[in-house]
Amino acid sequence: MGGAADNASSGSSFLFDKSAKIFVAGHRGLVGSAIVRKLQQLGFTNLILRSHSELDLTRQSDVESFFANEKPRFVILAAAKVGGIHANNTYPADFIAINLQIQTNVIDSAYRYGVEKLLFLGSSCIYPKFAPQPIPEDALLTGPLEPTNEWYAVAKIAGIKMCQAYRIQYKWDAISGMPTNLYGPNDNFHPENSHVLPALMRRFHEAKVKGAKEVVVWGSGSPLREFLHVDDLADAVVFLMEEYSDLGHLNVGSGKEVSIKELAELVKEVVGFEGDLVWDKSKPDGTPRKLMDSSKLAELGWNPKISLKDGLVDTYKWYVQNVQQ
Ligand SMILES: NC(=O)C1=CN([C@@H]2O[C@H](COP(=O)(O)OP(=O)(O)OC[C@H]3O[C@@H](n4cnc5c(N)ncnc54)[C@H](OP(=O)(O)O)[C@@H]3O)[C@@H](O)[C@H]2O)C=CC1
Ligand SMILES: C[C@H]1O[C@H](OP(=O)(O)OP(=O)(O)OC[C@H]2O[C@@H](n3cnc4c(=O)[nH]c(N)nc43)[C@H](O)[C@@H]2O)[C@@H](O)[C@@H](O)C1=O
Repeated sequence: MGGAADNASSGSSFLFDKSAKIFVAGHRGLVGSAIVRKLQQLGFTNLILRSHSELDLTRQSDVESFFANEKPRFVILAAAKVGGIHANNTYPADFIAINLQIQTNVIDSAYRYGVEKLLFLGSSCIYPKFAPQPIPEDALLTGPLEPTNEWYAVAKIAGIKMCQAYRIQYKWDAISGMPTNLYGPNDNFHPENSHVLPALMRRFHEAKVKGAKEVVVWGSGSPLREFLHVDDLADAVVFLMEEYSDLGHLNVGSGKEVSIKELAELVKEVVGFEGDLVWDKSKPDGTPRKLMDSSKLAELGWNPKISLKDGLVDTYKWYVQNVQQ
């Protein structure tokens, strides 16, 4: 045991050795499954995958034993307690405790058992509620957080800081990417605990099937959100593993924002629901706007490819084939 101190910024290639052992934590989720698809397309043959029931990442000694036995060369950390505005607001203890436990165990064991490079995923909700728009990376910790997700955001900020601290103290190659709101195959379509896009897709689909006249949508419809297809995010993750090795976290967004009302109309059109929208203003709007400034990533050479309309069509096709009863 002794860490991977000599590997920070060593310049060794992620893409070169397709037999390198890569632990994708959270491989059954929206993000983890997209990363696995991408790595398999690229020809990687030695992915180390554990479901939650096989390895509970909140259990420190189990995580240590896993790293001691497997000794992966690379780690992509896409396991987390994740949910939409209602789940974040209702289960604050779970969102702060589980996320702190998972990321602390994985980051520390990865360093101790010689992992060469680790990528941590945060979220655009790390930024202050009233951050300047588009939000640059240096807006972090400049103002109060959005109350509906501050517990999750505090855990994610701790994850960024932990990667930075290990880089500074141990010269270890830990990097952080901050994705905007994501969607795509293997999303969580739970009626209450999911994010807005899968929630509306399911609600419109069920209303279409039942011939309902109305669908309820939460809040005022005025908040603005930026959406990125998860296959674009997986592409960016591989790009960062290959190209980026530095202290600062990097935003990963599409650069395009829509209001929740516009999103609801678009999902309605893609699903083919012909009734009306009813706005439930008793539900929280959350942060009014969170468009990230992803120009640093663009300057490094990465840009998204999938438009929101194409991504919605693709996701609805997946939903109909895989989820709906
Ligand atoms: N979805 C989004 O819009 C965004 C996501 N992100 C970030 O991307 C990452 C992945 O999110 P996403 O894919 O959406 O989330 P999902 O909920 O789809 O997937 C999370 C994964 O983590 C696993 N997991 C959760 N708890 C544990 C645990 N205790 N031990 C082992 N595995 C566990 C889950 O396993 P199981 O299913 O078996 O429980 C699941 O595979 C997170 O860090 C999230 O913050 C960032 C911005 C936006
Ligand atoms: C990615 C990011 O996502 C979360 O933040 P959020 O962007 O506020 O998440 P959301 O997708 O749940 O909501 C977006 C907007 O949409 C509205 N809205 C309408 N109707 C439904 C609806 O049916 N479900 C949901 N969930 N929202 C709805 C809702 O009221 C809100 O105005 C963080 O908690 C955190 O998880 C995080 O990191």
